[in-house]
Amino acid sequence: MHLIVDANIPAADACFGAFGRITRIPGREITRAHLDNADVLIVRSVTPVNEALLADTPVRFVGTCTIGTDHIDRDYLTAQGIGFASAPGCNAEAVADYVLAALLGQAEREGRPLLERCVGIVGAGSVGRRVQARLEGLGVDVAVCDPPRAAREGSAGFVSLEALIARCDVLCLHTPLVRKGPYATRHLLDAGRIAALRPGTWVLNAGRGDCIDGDALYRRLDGPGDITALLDVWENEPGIDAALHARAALATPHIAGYSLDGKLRGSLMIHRALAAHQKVAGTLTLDDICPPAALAELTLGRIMPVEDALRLCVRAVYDTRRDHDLLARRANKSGMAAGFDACRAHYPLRRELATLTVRLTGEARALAGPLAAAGCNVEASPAA
Ligand SMILES: NC(=O)c1ccc[n+]([C@@H]2O[C@H](COP(=O)([O-])OP(=O)(O)OC[C@H]3O[C@@H](n4cnc5c(N)ncnc54)[C@H](O)[C@@H]3O)[C@@H](O)[C@H]2O)c1
Ligand SMILES: O=C(O)[C@H](O)[C@H](O)COP(=O)(O)O
Repeated sequence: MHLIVDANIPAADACFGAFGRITRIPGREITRAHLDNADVLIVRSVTPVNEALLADTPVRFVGTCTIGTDHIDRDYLTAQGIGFASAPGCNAEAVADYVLAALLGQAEREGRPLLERCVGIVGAGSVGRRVQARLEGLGVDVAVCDPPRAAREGSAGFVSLEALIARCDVLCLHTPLVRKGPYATRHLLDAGRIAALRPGTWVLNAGRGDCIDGDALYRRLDGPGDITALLDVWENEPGIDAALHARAALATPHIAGYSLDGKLRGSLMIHRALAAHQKVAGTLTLDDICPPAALAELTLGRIMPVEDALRLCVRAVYDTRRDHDLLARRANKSGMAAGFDACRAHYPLRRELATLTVRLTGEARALAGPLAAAGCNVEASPAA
């Protein structure tokens, strides 16, 4: 069996080597010609998989080691009887870490606690639910807009996007890119909704770039300049709009989900799906392919505001400014598109907050409840 595998997929040999011969190609460079004698195609989100790529090839299985599937023409795969699997939820923890790090960092920069702000979550699936739980655990006031869920589960606990915009100080977008239908998300934040944002609002997008009208966002940032943009995803990646990039307070190259743990979970989920497709046992576990974290634990022994304590813990594993600076440097050196992709191809090691054990001693034990609810792996020492 011959497998074409995106070069940016970690542990490809461990996860797919047992199935056959692997050829690794950068995802944006995979073409129809590479698939002439391929049986399996394993991608991430940057390879459009459709009739143009697959017609008259022997490919019988496509896997994407990502949550998002907007790059896949699933109707075409179904019509051709080509097996398909994605990796729902694989990097949701990493994105939740990114959001916490970004919001805690911005609150510190502005000198007003996150706890005093109302955060609106648009799209409360694997990612949005985690963000909601962590922020509520910290004590933040949260509002949620998810019309597909409201239609299924009843409207209690959900608000409209207009109500959320009117009420919230922070908007976090965690929607998939859906191009048509009653819940389409392309330019969900359009010019009208961007104009309606209250001065001082932060807009964070870690879903898909096309969910925001980038030109309209740029006009608001460049004109009144009274809102703040925290952007991980962009229209036209990797050649993103340099002017919007320059106006964003946080500008990262689509890496919110790029923890080692999240990427390996994605590879592993597709390993298991391919094994099921081949009717063999997929026996690998995350422990087989994921090394222990270098920073295994830290100890807090003094009481402090819970937001400060959480910022300490989150920063011990990840600081979003590192990735903001990395993109700025690489874009400056190699141009935006090449710099954007270079950051992603050579992404520095990052582990998830849950890999860190936070030991609480003495008076700091009072922080156990909120820190655990906000996503920390807490161990409180017994009272002396
Ligand atoms: N930046 C990154 O690195 C990164 C990482 C992971 C996922 N993502 C993106 O984030 C998206 C969400 O991930 P997920 O795992 O939570 O997906 P999910 O499918 O579990 O959840 C998506 C949620 O969005 C809701 N939704 C759909 N249409 C909506 C609309 N019009 N308005 C409001 N809500 C709507 C759905 O009902 C669902 O609850 C993915 O599809 C992917 O595109 C980005
Ligand atoms: O959909 C996803 O899972 C994320 O957007 C993921 O981080 C995409 O990773 P990429 O394909 O950009 O490597």
